[in-house]
Amino acid sequence: MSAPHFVGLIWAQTTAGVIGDAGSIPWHVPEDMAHFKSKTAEHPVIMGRKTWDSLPAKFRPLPGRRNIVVTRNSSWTADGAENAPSVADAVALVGESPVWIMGGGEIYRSAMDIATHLEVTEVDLDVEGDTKAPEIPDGWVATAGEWQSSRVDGTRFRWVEYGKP
Ligand SMILES: CCc1nc(N)nc(N)c1OCCCOc1ncccc1N1CCC(C(F)(F)F)CC1
Repeated sequence: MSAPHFVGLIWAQTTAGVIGDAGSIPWHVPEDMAHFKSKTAEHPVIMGRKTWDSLPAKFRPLPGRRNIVVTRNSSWTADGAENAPSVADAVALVGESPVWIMGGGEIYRSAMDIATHLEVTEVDLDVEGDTKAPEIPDGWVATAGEWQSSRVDGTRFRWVEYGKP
C-alpha cells in the first residue's frame, strides 16, 4: 500500500488563529462550509474524536467517503467511522491520495510533519477561543486569495493555500 502523496490539512481560523471554542466553531460562514465540502468531497477524511463529536448529527459520518477517527480508545466505535490510534496509523489505513485531515488542533499539530498541503480559511473576526490553529513551520509557501464577504453578515474571509516547494 503506497503512502498517500497528497496529505492535506484543512481548517478555518480567525486572523489571530482561533479555530474553536468549547467544542464548536464560534462563527457561521456558509461559504466556508461549502469550500470545506467541495475540497473534501469523495476523499477520505481523518479527524480526532472531539471533532467527530462536534459534527452535527446529519453530517456524522461525512457522507460518501471513509471517515477515520483518531482515538487512543481502541474500543471506540461509531456508525460510519473507522478508528485508528494515531494520525500516522490513520494515513496508513487510507493508503490512497488525497486524504484530508480535518481537525482538531491536536490532530493538526501531530499531522504537520507529514502534510503536503494546507488549506486554510481566514475569517476576519476577533473572537475568543480555547483552540488554536497549528504553527506553520518555515518552508511552507502561502498563496492567499482575495478577501470576500459572507452573504450572511458580511464577515470577510479568504482562502490561503500553503505548499512546500
Ligand atoms: C465547515 C467547518 C470547517 N471548515 C474548514 N475550512 N475546515 C474544517 N476542518 C472545518 O471543520 C470541519 C469539521 C466541523 O464541521 C462542522 N462543524 C460545525 C457545523 C457544521 C460543520 N460541517 C458543515 C459542512 C459539512 C459537510 F459535510 F458539508 F462538509 C461537514 C460538517
